[in-house]
Amino acid sequence: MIEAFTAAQVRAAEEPLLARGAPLMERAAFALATVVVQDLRRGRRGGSDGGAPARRLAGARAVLLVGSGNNGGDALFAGAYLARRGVAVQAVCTSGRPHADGLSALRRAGGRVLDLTAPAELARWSHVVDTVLAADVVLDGLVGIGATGALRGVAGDLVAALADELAGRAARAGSRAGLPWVVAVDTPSGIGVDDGSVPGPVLPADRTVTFGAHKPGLLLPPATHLAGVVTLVDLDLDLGLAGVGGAGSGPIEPVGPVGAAVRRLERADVARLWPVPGSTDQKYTRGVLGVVAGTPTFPGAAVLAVSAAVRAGVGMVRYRGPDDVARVVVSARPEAVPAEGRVQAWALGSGVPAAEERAALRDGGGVRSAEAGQHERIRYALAVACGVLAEDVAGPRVPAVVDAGALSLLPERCPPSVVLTPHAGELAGLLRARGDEVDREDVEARPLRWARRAHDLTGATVLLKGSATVVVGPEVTWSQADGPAWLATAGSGDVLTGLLGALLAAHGERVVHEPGAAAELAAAAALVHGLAGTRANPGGPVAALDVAEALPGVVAALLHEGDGTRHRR
Ligand SMILES: NC(=O)C1=CN([C@@H]2O[C@H](COP(=O)(O)OP(=O)(O)OC[C@H]3O[C@@H](n4cnc5c(N)ncnc54)[C@H](O)[C@@H]3O)[C@@H](O)[C@H]2O)[C@@H](O)CC1
Ligand SMILES: Nc1ncnc2c1ncn2[C@@H]1O[C@H](COP(=O)(O)OP(=O)(O)O)[C@@H](O)[C@H]1O
Ligand SMILES: [K+]
Repeated sequence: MIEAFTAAQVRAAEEPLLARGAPLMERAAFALATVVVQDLRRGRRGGSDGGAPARRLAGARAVLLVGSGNNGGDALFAGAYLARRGVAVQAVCTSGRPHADGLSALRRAGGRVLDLTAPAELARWSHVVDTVLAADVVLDGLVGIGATGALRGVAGDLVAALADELAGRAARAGSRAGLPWVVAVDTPSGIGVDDGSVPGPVLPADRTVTFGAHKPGLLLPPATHLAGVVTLVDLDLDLGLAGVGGAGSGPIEPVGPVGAAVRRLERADVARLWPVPGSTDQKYTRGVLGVVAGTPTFPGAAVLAVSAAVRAGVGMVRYRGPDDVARVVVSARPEAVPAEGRVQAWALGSGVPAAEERAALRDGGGVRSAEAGQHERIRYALAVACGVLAEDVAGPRVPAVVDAGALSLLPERCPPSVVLTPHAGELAGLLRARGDEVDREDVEARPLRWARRAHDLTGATVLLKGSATVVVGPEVTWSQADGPAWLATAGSGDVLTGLLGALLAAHGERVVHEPGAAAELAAAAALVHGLAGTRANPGGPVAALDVAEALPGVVAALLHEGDGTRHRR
């Protein structure tokens, strides 16, 4: 698992070490330089993580982008190491007062320094851009955890010009192959370190070397897509202290007295969470999932959600819906049982129109009554899942995944065992229905903020879909970015619904009683969904049903890796 800590939390953890005189900057800069040396030796170029022949350091060119703070200090000290190894190092300073000791160290090592704030240099702006883009490696040390808002002043102008030129050249060449390898120092400069926003220009990094701890912005969309491969440098920070200094400062409140602000599951975590049957299990103990999905207009969504649940290894699926949809479902997945009965979780709403859309443009007869029937089933299941119906009437509370049209049928408040799975447009709609002025673009720009808002308003766990998936539950935030962009295809969300439903059914009781459990399982579902997207057709287009079909192989591989870990211990 990767854990990320806010700028304030990291500073709080650094404080006692700095007070004892620990040479944190020296360690950070040395580790940074070591990584850059390895990258240079492997001949890495922009956008490509390998393949080029090994090359010598002597003759390689590095450019440092240096701001006014310690982030620039890191870059300058790292540049001094590189210069001593024979690399031609050029610092481009965007402030008249870069880190003084770093500057002297670089100069002593033979590095050159260009003050971009000097009027003569400003006049040679395009020459500076060319120099930077002719380098083998660019170290972005403009701002780190001290950043506030969009990059300003000369730094902002420089990065805007570089990012434009880089994108233009890459587009013309069809790849970033001939362009420099960009290494962000601590964070790509200009991202929202704590919330993952991208408020202005940012130079996309091929690698980020981050110090002491991951930062939330390296995990959260949209900024996570600008960080490249993230390498963590251990500075022996005691992050158990981190909640203390973090409280109330910065845009993210820490999640309790101590603890990471944002987490990400890795492959190795899945074996721990996946429900593996034992010899005493039978289908009912493995979890029965009730699926209310699909209408005569959209029967495919029901097939996809049910297929995913079956392929994910659920004990049983009970399909609930109109007869003609049930026939389609059973012919596609004979394992599905089209009958009422007890369930340990619900998957609700895929392929069912929202309340306000229902039958608006359709015939007034069969379709309309089929949709009304689905809405009624969803309302009932939600009443059970949200505890609106007393247990002696409805049976014990069970978890639910709430997708698509079911989002419009949500009661006012839900427990966190109810997981909403909107995409950005659906989340905006849900928030507007509760009085917030927000549209899809707002959600895409600040996914964490709006997912958190939806969690606060509804009480439900919120899984916000997109190029990276953000999950917000009570005092926990997860961010997963495991799938290829090929997953952006109709029906792929329905597969996620069935997959997550299967996990919730298997862990039903725990999910109802442990407030953060649904969020962790939702993150696991997003991870497995992403891996299945790759496995369905590595590097090429995928169809949603193929993602469902890939699930057993992905799960088996993850469990096998988990076994390997256990045996090695
Ligand atoms: N605190 C520590 O002990 C350590 C810090 N380290 C480095 O120090 C960095 C933090 O250093 P600082 O606190 O000096 O802060 P930064 O270097 O991140 O940035 C602060 C400076 O940038 C300017 N600035 C802030 N936002 C800006 C914007 N939007 N546009 C343009 N300029 C902006 C500020 O005026 C300030 O001068 C870390 O990210 C890390 O790289 C490392 O050396 C490891 C140890
Ligand atoms: N650019 C992308 N990269 C990776 N995954 C994506 C991307 N865009 C969407 N996805 C994933 O694909 C799925 C799409 O779901 P959704 O929008 O609900 O589609 P549908 O309603 O057609 O099933 C989600 O799991 C989402 O996270
Ligand atoms: K930086």
